[in-house]
Amino acid sequence: MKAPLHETLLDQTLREAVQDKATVSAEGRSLGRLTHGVSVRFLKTHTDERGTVTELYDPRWGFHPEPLVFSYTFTIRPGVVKGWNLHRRHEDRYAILQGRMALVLFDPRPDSPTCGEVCRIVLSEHERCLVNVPINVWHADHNIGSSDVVIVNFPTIQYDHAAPDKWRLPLDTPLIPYRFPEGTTGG
Ligand SMILES: Cc1cn([C@H]2C[C@H](O)[C@@H](COP(=O)(O)OP(=O)(O)O[C@H]3O[C@H](C)C(=O)[C@H](O)[C@H]3O)O2)c(=O)[nH]c1=O
Repeated sequence: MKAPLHETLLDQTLREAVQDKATVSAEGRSLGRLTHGVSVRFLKTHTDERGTVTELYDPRWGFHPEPLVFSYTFTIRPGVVKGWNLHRRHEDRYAILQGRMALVLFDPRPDSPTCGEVCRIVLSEHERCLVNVPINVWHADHNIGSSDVVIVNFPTIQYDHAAPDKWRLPLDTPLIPYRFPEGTTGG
């Protein structure tokens, strides 16, 4: 269709443009819906001329009803995804120490109000946080930064070396409506 003669370049370009939708509130809170049962707690980093201190987990915060029983750390190399994974008997509770990671969640639980939804939460060393992954929720941890991601996990049960509570699907499974960028590696 030919543009009317009186139409300016501004009109022409704006006609093709798409306005941003709101993604955060005026207070900076994400407007995206969290997967049912997921909580995020931002962790305060104290910085001085010597370095930093960040408390990672304190049961007194009331962040999660299950006690602290086990902890380990894992890393993810830049560009790599660990996932898709699901736990049937325990929740993960991640605290990010270093890097930038997209935690992608897919909720397949039939009784959940967010059943069928994908939720993407960005964790970053610049605003450290603690986040839990409920039982029976698929999750993939994507390093979207340029340094290794370092996570400390406080799962709700101890690791069972004989029968790990871990179920896997391939990254490109057609069962989850989320696509990683072409060429993303992991598993
Ligand atoms: C968790 C764990 C693992 N291992 C051994 C078992 C394997 O030989 C090796 C790698 O384990 P896995 O493939 O489970 O690790 P990740 O793929 O890094 O898993 C992590 O990323 C994904 C996205 C998650 O969902 C997990 O909760 C999180 O642990 O470490 C142990 O010996 N002890 C442990 O506590």
